[in-house]
Amino acid sequence: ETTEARDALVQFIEKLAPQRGENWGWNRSSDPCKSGWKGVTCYSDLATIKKIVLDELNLTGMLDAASLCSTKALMVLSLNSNNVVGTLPDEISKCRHLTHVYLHGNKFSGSLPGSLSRLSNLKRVDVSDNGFSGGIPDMSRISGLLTFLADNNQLSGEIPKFDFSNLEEFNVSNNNLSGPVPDLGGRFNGTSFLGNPGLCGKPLPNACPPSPPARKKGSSKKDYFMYSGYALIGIIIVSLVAFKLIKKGKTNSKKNVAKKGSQVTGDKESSTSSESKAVGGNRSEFSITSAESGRGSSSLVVLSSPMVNELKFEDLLRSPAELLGRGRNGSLYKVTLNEGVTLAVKRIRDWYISRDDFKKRMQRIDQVKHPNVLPVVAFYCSSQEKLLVYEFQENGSLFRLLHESKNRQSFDWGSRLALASKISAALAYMHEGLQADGIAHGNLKSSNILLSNEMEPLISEYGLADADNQDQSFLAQLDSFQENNSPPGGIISSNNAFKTDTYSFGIILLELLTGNVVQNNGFDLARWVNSAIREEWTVEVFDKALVSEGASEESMVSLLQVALKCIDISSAARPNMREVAGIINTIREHEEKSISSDP
Ligand SMILES: Nc1ncnc2c1ncn2[C@@H]1O[C@H](COP(=O)(O)OP(=O)(O)OP(=O)(O)O)[C@@H](O)[C@H]1O
Repeated sequence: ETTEARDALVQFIEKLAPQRGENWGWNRSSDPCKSGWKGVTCYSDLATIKKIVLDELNLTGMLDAASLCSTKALMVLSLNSNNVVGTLPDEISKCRHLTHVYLHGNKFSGSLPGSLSRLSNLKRVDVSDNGFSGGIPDMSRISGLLTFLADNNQLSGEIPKFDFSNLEEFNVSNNNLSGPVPDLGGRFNGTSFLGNPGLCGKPLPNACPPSPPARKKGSSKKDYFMYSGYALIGIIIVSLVAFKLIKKGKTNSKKNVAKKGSQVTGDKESSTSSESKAVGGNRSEFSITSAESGRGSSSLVVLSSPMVNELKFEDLLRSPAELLGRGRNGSLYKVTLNEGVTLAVKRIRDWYISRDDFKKRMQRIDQVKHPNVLPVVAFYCSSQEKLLVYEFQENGSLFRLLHESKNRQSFDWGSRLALASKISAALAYMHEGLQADGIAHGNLKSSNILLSNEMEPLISEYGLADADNQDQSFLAQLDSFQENNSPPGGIISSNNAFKTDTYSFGIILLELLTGNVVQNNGFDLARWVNSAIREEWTVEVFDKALVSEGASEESMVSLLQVALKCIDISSAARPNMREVAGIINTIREHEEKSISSDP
């Protein structure tokens, strides 16, 4: 590279990675190709830069495209999974030879530059998981484009023309796009478009509204009289109904006054419990808003727990509570009872399930007990909200252990494999026990895997996400979407919910293997792992802590293969949890044997 190009590249890295270390190499006195600048690959002449790959390096700066493009022959720019901010500048089009642009998982904002359409050599573009807004540029003239991934942004407007017959990958899901999905020539299914409330038409389930018919000329006077007639009839009907209602209301209110008087004196239990809620000094933060709240003590169903034998609804209300989080399923409170017992109380709102069905569901789940599944201690159900009481686990969750704990190193390969094995066996057991009832976990993730006092894994919140619940996860939506589009005689609904659990379990395996945090239902992690494998960088995906500990690469690769089977985009192709548990157990046994046979 020329001296000017080298200076410009140093400027580029200073803006992109202000906190980079000395060992990155990028300085004016060294050669990018011969001195091994971090992330730089050159052509075989060792004179010009071919690729710049700076993935996962916590880059926090901005992309200075003008400086970058001083290296004229650059083909690959990859900045995946960093924290790059600012825009993707228009000057990117000066890198005329770019074939691959990977900017996935950053904090880019602003619109995608129209100049992208001038990069005629582009093959793969991934700008997913950013904050890009505005429209998608027209890239239909780029004949060799194979990948366009822009999911999880805030892009708006209509989807422009693409040469769909040529594209291998296309995803614009989870944006604010609107209008009809263009003709795909049967190439992509709805998963590429889900999560755009304004999009319509095939392959999405919602058809586009018919375009308004052209107004007929000459009939306006006739229309006017016709509509005025309708309006007049409408007004007369509304007035008649209103008159009747007012008359009825007067009689009813007289009756109600009489009824209320008798209730205040008659229903003593109800008035005491609401009073205790109002004046209790140290009461919990959750407020029981349902009409049935007065009947609290009778509505709290205590299941089996020696810890809270005599637990009453009022005890929960009076005890101090700390809000620990608001998740997809509801809020979670840590409640400390008088006796010093701590409970975790999950409060779920807007779950449209009858009281009887909810009760039956909770009792069924309670019957299928497994030592690695956290049992529900008690539950309460009103028409507006549900409370689930669990024992509080002081050791936190797998999520915390993996991503927030200071001594992550101690969570070694053996422990991770053992955890994977126990969780898969527990899930398989629950699935089999609840298969006939169609009750899957529904919201499996590392924050719902808790750790007991003995550091044993406990699956929490089993069965709290119902397939019919309105607020379904994107993943469940995706699976039920596949189901609705599957051929007749395909997967049945409840089976699909179990396969959604398999997917979520696969993501937990990826978390254990890579040590990476999961976002967006794990789709980004899954995609990153898949692309690393495609590019034959498999070893790169493993958690550095595992690699430096000397964990067996063979075992890690075997577990990775299980994970990949679990996260197959087609729910039908995923194994069931019994099969998964069997394979993981074999990997574990194999590992244990090879350790014991080591000299
Ligand atoms: N029984 C429990 N004991 C200790 N910590 C718990 C318990 N249940 C949940 N937690 C932790 O409390 C925090 C908040 O829980 P919450 O269920 O609201 O979060 P979430 O799992 O992200 O949400 P959701 O399950 O609704 O999607 C999480 O970190 C979770 O691991």
